[in-house]
Amino acid sequence: MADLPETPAFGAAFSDEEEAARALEAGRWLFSQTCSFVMGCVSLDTLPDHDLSEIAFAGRSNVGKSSLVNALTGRKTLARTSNTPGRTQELNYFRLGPEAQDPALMMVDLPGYGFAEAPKDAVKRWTRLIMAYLRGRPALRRVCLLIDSRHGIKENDRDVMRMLDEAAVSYQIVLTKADKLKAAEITDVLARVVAETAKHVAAHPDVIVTSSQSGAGIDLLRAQLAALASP
Ligand SMILES: Nc1nc2c(ncn2[C@@H]2O[C@H](COP(=O)(O)OP(=O)(O)OP(=O)(O)O)[C@@H](O)[C@H]2O)c(=O)[nH]1
Ligand SMILES: [Mg+2]
Repeated sequence: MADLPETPAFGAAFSDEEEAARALEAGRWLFSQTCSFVMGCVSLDTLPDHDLSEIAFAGRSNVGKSSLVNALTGRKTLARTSNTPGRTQELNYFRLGPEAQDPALMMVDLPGYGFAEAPKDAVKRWTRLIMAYLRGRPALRRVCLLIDSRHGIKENDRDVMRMLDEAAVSYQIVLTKADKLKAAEITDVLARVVAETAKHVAAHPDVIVTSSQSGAGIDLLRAQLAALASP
């Protein structure tokens, strides 16, 4: 992945090289701290009470949400991953940061939307839950909306983007599985996704290209998310 194109985030997110270096260091530091599973939630009334910022990882089933949580935290089995779409079936909370000390973040690994190899009723139930959570969670500071770089933005992703625009919930597009594409294909999908994202009011202008497998883009995403940590 050495020839991954530089994502626009690098230029736009930081005003100069010094600021970029500081942000990257802060991201590496925070994501090297303790990260522990807090709880899995199957309904809105069981979401945890806390005073940290929440970052949610949303996207179609199998796009690589749980793998991204593992890559960010440098842990292989923190969040359970699988080849079978529909692996994650609860809102899984992970607390990142030093114990009883700031800065810290709550990361929420969501079930996927779209096709899943699970009973229809279960898929319907968790899809309703994800949408209600995304629309109405005050602690939610940023949604990382994951898009498989081989497929680009699909119609059900657009539905979620429109819903987040209407609810004024800040979200950032993260392209996943970049290791599966050639550099020219990544440049192409990135251009299309950036152009479409620019039309959405609640979308962060920077689109980050990642691979949980090769580690591409992971440090950059760490830097951006660490900036949202509480306090
Ligand atoms: N090549 C490659 N495979 C990946 C990458 N990220 C995830 N995968 C694979 O994609 C599959 C799905 O990954 P998960 O992380 O379980 O995806 P998910 O979005 O959490 O899936 P659900 O919980 O079922 O919605 C697994 O087989 C992963 O190994 C990546 O960056 N590169
Ligand atoms: Mg998952």
